[in-house]
Amino acid sequence: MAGEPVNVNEFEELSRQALPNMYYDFFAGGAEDQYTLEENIEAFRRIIGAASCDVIALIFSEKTDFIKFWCLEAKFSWIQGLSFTCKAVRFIQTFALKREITEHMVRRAESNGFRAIILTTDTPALAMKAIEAGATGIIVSNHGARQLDYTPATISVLEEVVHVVQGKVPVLIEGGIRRGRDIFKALALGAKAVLIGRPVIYGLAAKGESGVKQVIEILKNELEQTIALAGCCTVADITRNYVKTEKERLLGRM
Ligand SMILES: Cc1cc2nc3c(=O)[nH]c(=O)nc-3n(C[C@H](O)[C@H](O)[C@H](O)COP(=O)(O)O)c2cc1C
Repeated sequence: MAGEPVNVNEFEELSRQALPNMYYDFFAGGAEDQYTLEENIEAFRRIIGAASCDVIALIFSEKTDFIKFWCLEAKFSWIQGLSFTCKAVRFIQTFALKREITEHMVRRAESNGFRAIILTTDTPALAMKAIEAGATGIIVSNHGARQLDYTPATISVLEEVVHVVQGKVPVLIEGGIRRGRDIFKALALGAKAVLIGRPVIYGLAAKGESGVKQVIEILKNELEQTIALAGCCTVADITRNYVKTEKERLLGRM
């Protein structure tokens, strides 16, 4: 790559050069054969546009404290090594289905200034149980493909989760988002927002704080470009009609 990195993949390459192998492998790698790790990214590629601003702004907007809780506090504090939210999130993930524990965590989170408890799952059935247990949001996640290999890509199960949740709480997604167009696809399939993990680490490893800012800026610009090329004006214009899933393409051939 000559000059400045212009997309997340180039940031990944820079971070690979910057980090000792063992650190790069830890951050970039996934479980076992890394099937799910690759699938998280590949599954986005198999969703295509059906025809022809600002989710990152949405995530970081002052207006959306609920999402900010996760993005700025849980995710970023995890990167910075602060412990409360990371521990809380792990705890919640383990005990999410016990209502009294979830309620305790909600109170604890609220007393620490957080507004919402969002649980992660990649199965529709668990999403419903999590809501019954007090979750105020769902993140479709397979923990960065670092746990059970050969589980489906998050984007492949997003729509099913959105369907069972029926708008009761917002559904977010993470895993494999590397391009603005991936964000567009996730929003079209019903996500309220997206979260990113490794791209931020790549930015940080390659160029420190400015690298993180650049990665977010790149994704925002790519999303805006996708929105414009798709013929939309804002995020609010993105609908299900704009994408075709692999299943729909296969059915269309029959
Ligand atoms: C180095 C590393 C460690 C992680 N540790 C955890 C963890 O302890 N618990 C968890 O739920 N997710 C963990 N994740 C997953 C992230 O929270 C997030 O779901 C994932 O990175 C999003 O996918 P992406 O990296 O493809 O954007 C980790 C991810 C990375 C890269």
